[in-house]
Amino acid sequence: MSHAWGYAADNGPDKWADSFPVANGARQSPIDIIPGASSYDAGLKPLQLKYDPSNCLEILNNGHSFQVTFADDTDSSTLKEGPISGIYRLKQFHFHWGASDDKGSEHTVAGTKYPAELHLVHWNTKYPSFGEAASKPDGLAVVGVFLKIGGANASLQKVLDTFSDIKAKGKQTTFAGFDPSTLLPGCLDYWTYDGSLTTPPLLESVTWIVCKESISVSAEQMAKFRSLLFSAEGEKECCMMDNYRPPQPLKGRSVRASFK
Ligand SMILES: NS(=O)(=O)c1cccc(F)c1F
Ligand SMILES: [Zn+2]
Repeated sequence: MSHAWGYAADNGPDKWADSFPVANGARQSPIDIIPGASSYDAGLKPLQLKYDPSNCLEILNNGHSFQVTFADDTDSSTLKEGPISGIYRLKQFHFHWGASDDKGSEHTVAGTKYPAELHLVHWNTKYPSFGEAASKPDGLAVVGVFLKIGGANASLQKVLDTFSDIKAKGKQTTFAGFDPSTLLPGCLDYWTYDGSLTTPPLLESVTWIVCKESISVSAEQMAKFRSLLFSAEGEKECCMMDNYRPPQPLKGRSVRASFK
């Protein structure tokens, strides 16, 4: 790929292997989760998610999605237990979504696509930094939450209200005091499997933790997601949508369930 990766026909998921050959690796993400083929593991612990809103710093349009970034210099916003060992620190959260409400999630459930998917990205503190952790097979843990069309989501609206400040690629603004636990479903039952980043460099360093229960989003809120731009100021405007990678081959991996 002579130019930066993206989601268009000439630089999208089908082209990523040209520059990132791991795209055809043994533990790529996302996957289609087939509940009947997952195995209940009684050894899986409940997720322990503890977030400090004071760690929330800013929101950025990075040209692929928008992300909310957290201070990760202490263990004040962490993921513990679940399928992982040790302490993982929250680094950022972001979303993937579609051009219409019938697609947009990266993981699918028995082929069902959701209109969007939230990713809360954490890194293993046995390593000195996010960057170091991202290159290790147990370096990252991402909690995935599906968004389903229903009532408006008041917590999500706080994020959407910043969009006028970050419409174009490269724009960022202060976003303080947000508690990401308000974006979690009430029930934290999950599926888990070994996978990768779903965007280049597609590093195979992610323990995926995908929640069974979705959170709500209204159709009007989904339209707001699609008002962001892939393009920078001064460039031809290109609306940010369909920024999802489709499911990848399971290649013999098992998917475990924390619930019966
Ligand atoms: N879509 S994703 O959660 O796999 C992801 C994307 C970019 C950087 C990450 F650290 C990451 F985890
Ligand atoms: Zn993601």
